[in-house]
Amino acid sequence: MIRVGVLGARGRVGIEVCKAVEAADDLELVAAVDKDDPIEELEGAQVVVDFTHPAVVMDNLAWCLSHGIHAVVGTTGFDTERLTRVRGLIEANPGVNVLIAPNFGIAAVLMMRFAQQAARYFDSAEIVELHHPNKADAPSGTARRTAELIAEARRKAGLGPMPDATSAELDGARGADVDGVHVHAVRLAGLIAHQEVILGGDGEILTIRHDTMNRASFTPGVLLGVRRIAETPGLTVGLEHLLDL
Ligand SMILES: NC(=O)C1=CN([C@@H]2O[C@H](COP(=O)(O)OP(=O)(O)OC[C@H]3O[C@@H](n4cnc5c(N)ncnc54)[C@H](OP(=O)(O)O)[C@@H]3O)[C@@H](O)[C@H]2O)C=CC1
Ligand SMILES: O=C(O)C1=N[C@H](C(=O)O)C[C@H](O)C1
Repeated sequence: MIRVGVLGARGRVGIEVCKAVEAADDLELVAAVDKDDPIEELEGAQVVVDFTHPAVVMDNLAWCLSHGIHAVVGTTGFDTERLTRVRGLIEANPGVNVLIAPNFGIAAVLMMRFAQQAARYFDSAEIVELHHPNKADAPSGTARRTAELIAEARRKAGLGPMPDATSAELDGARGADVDGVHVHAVRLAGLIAHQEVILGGDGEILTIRHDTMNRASFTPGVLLGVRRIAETPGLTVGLEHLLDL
């Protein structure tokens, strides 16, 4: 049995993670911690799953690693500077591992992979991410990561900047620029989490779309991370590294 603690346990995703851990024969839910609960409740855990908020996740990670607990992190907000700090925390606490995945949905991981594969064949690529209006951050972690993967694939293929003669008359009209890829964020009642990657070339458009239909869809990926983190040294960014893709 792996002893699992959940941070953000009463949140939209945390509730589903707790249910999935409780339903698994090889996992034991030893602590379900939310805001204002003492973090020390996690002390008996071997692995902590974090679905909290970008503003608190770094402190949570520092606490887990300094207590010798592996971390599986779904919370967003990890830019290069934060990832460098996480690597520093791991070096300071050898033997403790961290998985950070911007999206634990298998279809979302595939969507990112397909966008990365397609990017080199098109002049243009833009991302539209669409989420529920209570989402804390924009752009989404998934959109940011997809943009980075597209940008990297374009660089490797020797592609230059995308064609764009527009000068925006209002700030934000062209979305956010992530590594040269424009990302547009929609926040709309009724949505959960969705993304379109639109790739354009000579006389052809390819649209790759992913839709999250419920938050239980994240839990198989989270449980995979929980089961594998002890044998996955250091920092791993992205669930694709644990899948046979
Ligand atoms: N990687 C992935 O696959 C996915 C990632 N996410 C990300 O996960 C994060 C959470 O999303 P979601 O579940 O929708 O958000 P919610 O706001 O529904 O849940 C977050 C929970 O964490 C609680 N919380 C806040 N601070 C702390 C703290 N210091 N310790 C413990 N709990 C705390 C919140 O309490 P309170 O409400 O009182 O502040 C809330 O109950 C976001 O960053 C989101 O982008 C979401 C879906 C999938
Ligand atoms: O906040 C959400 O809801 C989600 N957050 C993650 C992100 O920012 O990419 C994953 C998914 O999009 C749902």
